[in-house]
Amino acid sequence: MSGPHDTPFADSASGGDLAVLVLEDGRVFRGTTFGAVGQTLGEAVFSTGMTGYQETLTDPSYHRQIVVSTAPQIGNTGWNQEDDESVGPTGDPAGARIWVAGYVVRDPSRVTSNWRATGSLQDALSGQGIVGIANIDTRALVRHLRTRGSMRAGVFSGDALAWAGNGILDTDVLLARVREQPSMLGADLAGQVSTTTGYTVEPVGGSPQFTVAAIDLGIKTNTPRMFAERGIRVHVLPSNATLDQILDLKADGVFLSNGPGDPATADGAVHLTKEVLGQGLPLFGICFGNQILGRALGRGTYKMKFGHRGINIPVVEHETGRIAITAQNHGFALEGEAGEEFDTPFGRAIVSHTCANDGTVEGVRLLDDSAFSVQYHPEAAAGPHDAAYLFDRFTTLLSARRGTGVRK
Ligand SMILES: NC(=O)CC[C@H](N)C(=O)O
Repeated sequence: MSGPHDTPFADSASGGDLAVLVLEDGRVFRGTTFGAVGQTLGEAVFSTGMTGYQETLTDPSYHRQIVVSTAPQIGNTGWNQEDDESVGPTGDPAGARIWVAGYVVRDPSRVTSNWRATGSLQDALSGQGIVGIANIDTRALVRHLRTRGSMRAGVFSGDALAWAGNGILDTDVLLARVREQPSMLGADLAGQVSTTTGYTVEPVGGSPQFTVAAIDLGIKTNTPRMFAERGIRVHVLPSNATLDQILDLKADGVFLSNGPGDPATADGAVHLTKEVLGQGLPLFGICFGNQILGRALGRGTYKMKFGHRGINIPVVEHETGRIAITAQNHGFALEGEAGEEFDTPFGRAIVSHTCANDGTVEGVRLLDDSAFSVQYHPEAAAGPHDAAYLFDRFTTLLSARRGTGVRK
């Protein structure tokens, strides 16, 4: 099966070396190499962010995903030493890496122009072996993914291309490779991106007011920073952390991070969350952490058709009617309706936030406020329930509940 849908950009891109994007439904886009040359497989998803590609590419939540930027021109601010969202396995910022499986853009910037830049996007991608593709009609690709849904894909260039004897690209061979990879549905990935040893991030300026145990399911650099700015010491623990570890640290509260993969697979984290709630310890979660808290409260999750990925997604806080413009990247969601209240073993809970565009659940909490979470990345949200609001709310909760958690 060959793809009849090569884009108008293919000809104009013929100056560069050939790269092809193959989708699991057989559609093929021809473009040119971008970043590393070779083969990569992953789930094709699109992000509508006009800026912030470095934060996107380094976010561990994108592990095993090939990201398509809807913004046509990408790379003009290059690459810097400050905006990475991942850290090394022991929390070392020098160990930051790109987590996306591949990157798809239409028009890469030929020049880098930013006072913080220390290199180009192309060099960062090729230096880290990230295979990309440029000069394809990303509008057509995104419309296809919106219509058919996110799907498995592959980017191929150089020796990874397959040729029929007559010099024609053999897309059947490439398609077979695309279809051999596992689906994102059922993918258990948090353990692949999590710290294995644990590490501590000390608060800014002086002795800690509170101690938080942060479960690293794919944590971003910004999260411990947000806590540190509020006088909180953060112990970042591996995804398979136990309640005993949390209690031994005498943590005042628990944070559940963002992370890759299907939340339906995260039974270990859900079990731990139930134990934490049973102890009465304050809990705050974002993204994957919201899905984990929701599951611990008895809700199911499902795979969305094409997900929410971007930095301008409007979220309504049900109880106040206030809307924040949020940064998100999720392909799964919790089941529920805006403002729906329900009973749980830990008290009554509510679907606190939903997306103003499509009604997707974007936040849950226990009505007594001892545990709450949002589906978005609060540090990049603008408006009334932004980072300051959520992290300050958690700090207030820690202060109000200090010492109320049952300890050994
Ligand atoms: N940003 C996240 O934490 C993503 C959560 C989950 N992997 C999803 O795709 O829905």
